[in-house]
Amino acid sequence: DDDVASSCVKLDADVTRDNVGHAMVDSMDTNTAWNYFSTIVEFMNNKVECIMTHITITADHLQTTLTHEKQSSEISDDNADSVKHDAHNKFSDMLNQDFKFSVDKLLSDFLPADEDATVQPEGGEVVFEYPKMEQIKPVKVGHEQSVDIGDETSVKVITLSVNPPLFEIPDFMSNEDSDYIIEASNEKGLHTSRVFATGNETRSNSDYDKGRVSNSTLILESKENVAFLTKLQKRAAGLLRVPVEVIRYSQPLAVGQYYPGGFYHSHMDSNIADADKPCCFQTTCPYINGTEREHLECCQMCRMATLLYYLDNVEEGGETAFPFADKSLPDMIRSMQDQQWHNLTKNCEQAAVRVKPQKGKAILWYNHFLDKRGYLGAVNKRGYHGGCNVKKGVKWIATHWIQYPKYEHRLLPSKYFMKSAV
Ligand SMILES: O=C(O)CCC(=O)C(=O)O
Ligand SMILES: [Fe+2]
Repeated sequence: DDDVASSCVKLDADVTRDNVGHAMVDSMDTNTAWNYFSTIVEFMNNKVECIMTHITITADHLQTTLTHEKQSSEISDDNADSVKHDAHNKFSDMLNQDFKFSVDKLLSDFLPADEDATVQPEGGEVVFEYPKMEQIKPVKVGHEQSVDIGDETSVKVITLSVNPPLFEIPDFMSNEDSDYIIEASNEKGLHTSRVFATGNETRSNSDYDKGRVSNSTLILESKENVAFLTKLQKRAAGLLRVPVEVIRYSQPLAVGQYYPGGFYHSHMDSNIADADKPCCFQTTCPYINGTEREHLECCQMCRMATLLYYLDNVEEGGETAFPFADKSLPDMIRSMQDQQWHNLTKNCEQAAVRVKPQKGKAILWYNHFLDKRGYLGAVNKRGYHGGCNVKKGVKWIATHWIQYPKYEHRLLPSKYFMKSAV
């Protein structure tokens, strides 16, 4: 596939199999080796979209063989060596054949960043230091916890999936607040949402809306709505256990509207690869033609979490679907074999988790793992999601995308802060 081949060329980094792979595998028992393999495969899977096709064969092979080995015999001292040897060879094969990139690099997102690498803001003035984040613990599916969101209010948070951590908060927003947002959007006017189905199309009008059929608008701060927005930001901050600045310095509240036939195919709210790039919300990349696409060539999204509010009931359809929530890696890879796996018009029912829109309900999920210090880590591919076709009625949503920096960038201001400060 052309797309795969061309992006794979970019990953032509050195393989560190001699110092990483061999040394580790030599000192492992089968269980550890299996865990290690799955972890590596998982990392690769999360980090490097382009090798998905290659990885499938190896991961499946590895899974089958190791599962078989574990079941077929107790591993005695006698055969331990041969098992190790086998694992060793498989890992070498895996690295030799298809994976021409550095394992170190893949793991780097999960390792603590170098303290000295902290980037200082231009001009030296620190307006806000992003603290270490603590994500809400999902515990297990169905788990209910009460989260204090300030103002002597607590909300019920119900776990919908563990990986990604995905939660439902019934009645997070009052009817009045939902109506306020709908009204403000109608007053401002909504426009057709422009999203590409894949990153691969050339830009032309006919390509717009392949990935999404909906209308949208942004609720920008104004004198009239600042009190409302601040109240909502505080609730969001309370829920996410972050200072309100984190919400305020993220992008503005986005409103989406879907008529019958409207949908949004599965996508990630943050980028998959390019961990080396700075976060878009902390950079002023030159916009070429004023579009987000080129924009992403110099920065990455860094949307740590998504907090989505349902502003109204939908008579039929319009579920938010998470095709891979809590799915095993082999299952996920298998689903991705279908060229159209992201097509929710076709695959809504197969999604692992589907959330029915209900007025006032919010859902929250984390698009990224935390790194070892509690800052932005790698993207979690199980966070793929989208909106199924609305069948009857109109679907209204509002979204807070919560931007969070990498550890090294915790002192850098958000460009959204800069804008409101000017
Ligand atoms: O419409 C939905 O339920 C999901 C919307 C979404 O994923 C987005 O706006 O990024
Ligand atoms: Fe999304």
